Amino acid sequence: RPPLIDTLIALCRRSPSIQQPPSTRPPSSAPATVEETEGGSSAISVAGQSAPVRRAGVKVEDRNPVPKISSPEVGIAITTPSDADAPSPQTTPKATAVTAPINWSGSTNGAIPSFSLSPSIVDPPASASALARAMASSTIPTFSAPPITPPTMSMPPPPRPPKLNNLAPSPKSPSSLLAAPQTRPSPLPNRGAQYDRQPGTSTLAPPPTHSSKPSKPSQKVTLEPGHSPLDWARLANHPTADLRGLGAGAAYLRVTPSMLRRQTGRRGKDAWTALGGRVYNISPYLPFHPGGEPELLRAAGRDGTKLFGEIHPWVNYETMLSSCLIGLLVDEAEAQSSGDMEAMD
Ligand code: HEM
Repeated sequence: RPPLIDTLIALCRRSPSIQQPPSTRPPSSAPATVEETEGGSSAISVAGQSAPVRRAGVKVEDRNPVPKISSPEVGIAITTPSDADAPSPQTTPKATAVTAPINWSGSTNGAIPSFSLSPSIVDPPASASALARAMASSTIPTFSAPPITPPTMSMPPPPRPPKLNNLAPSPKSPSSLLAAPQTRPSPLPNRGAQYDRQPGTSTLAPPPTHSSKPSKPSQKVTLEPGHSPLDWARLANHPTADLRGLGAGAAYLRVTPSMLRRQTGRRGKDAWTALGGRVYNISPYLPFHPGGEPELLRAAGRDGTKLFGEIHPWVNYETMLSSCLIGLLVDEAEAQSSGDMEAMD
């Protein structure tokens, strides 16, 4: 039978085969061997001495003088202490058993696991082409970055600022925006030199406007006491006042231009004027006229419609002079015919 079978049989029989021999150091040059002992157990003998392999129990039949220990699973380590470190006179390598647990199933408990690489990875490619083939055939995922492309934007680019070159003066357009103004700059864009402040004037004065500076100076006069517009309104509406100068209950007259020309306000006669086809006696109103009596007498004895409209067309003369109405202004021919008709009646 093979020796290995015998060893297994000895293990099954649990025969006490490993015994500690007396501690006698072998010579330094003696090789350590593993030899079979009596009883079917194995022991390590160094230079004629045998050291039992604890927990091994494997009968090894090897006569090689060199210790043949190739696997850590066997649990045997060989140490070669130097002479200084070793208190013992032993100088030869000593084989000691390692108490590491041995699992005969093929793996060790608590040992560092071993890793094996696949041949495709272990064997390096010999050339660049072989490397490419290996990369192509390898199952290891390869990561390749996509080509970097500039981002494409759907929005249009922002508008560019205006170029200053367009504002630069050119021979064709000498009046450039960048050119200095030719005239003196004004503090306000719509103010000219005529509104510039004169020396000595106040800066707090209001700005000139059309309403505060009329084209003509005022011609109003200071009226005598009791001759205000309100006093005239009270006198004109008095029922017993005779403002026409014709007597109480006199009819309205047809006034011809010749008749009108004789009523000028002089030589004890009242002043008549025609306004809008009607003839008014303006003599009672003379001291109440804000523009003065001489101004009002400019229209006496004639048609004053045009003159009145040139000065104050906003004045309501019809209401103010209603109690001063003489009659209608008529032509000479019309007055003659109407007189003939009245004579016939
Ligand atoms: C047709 C001849 C007349 C002339 C030439 C004349 C002339 C004037 C003048 C120069 C002024 C001063 C204007 C100013 O400085 O603001 C004035 C004011 C006035 N006149 Fe006459 N006037 C005439 C007839 C009348 C009549 C017939 C009335 C009314 C019955 C009248 C009523 C007034 C009044 C109320 C004012 C004051 C106006 C105001 O305060 O704005 N005027 N007039």
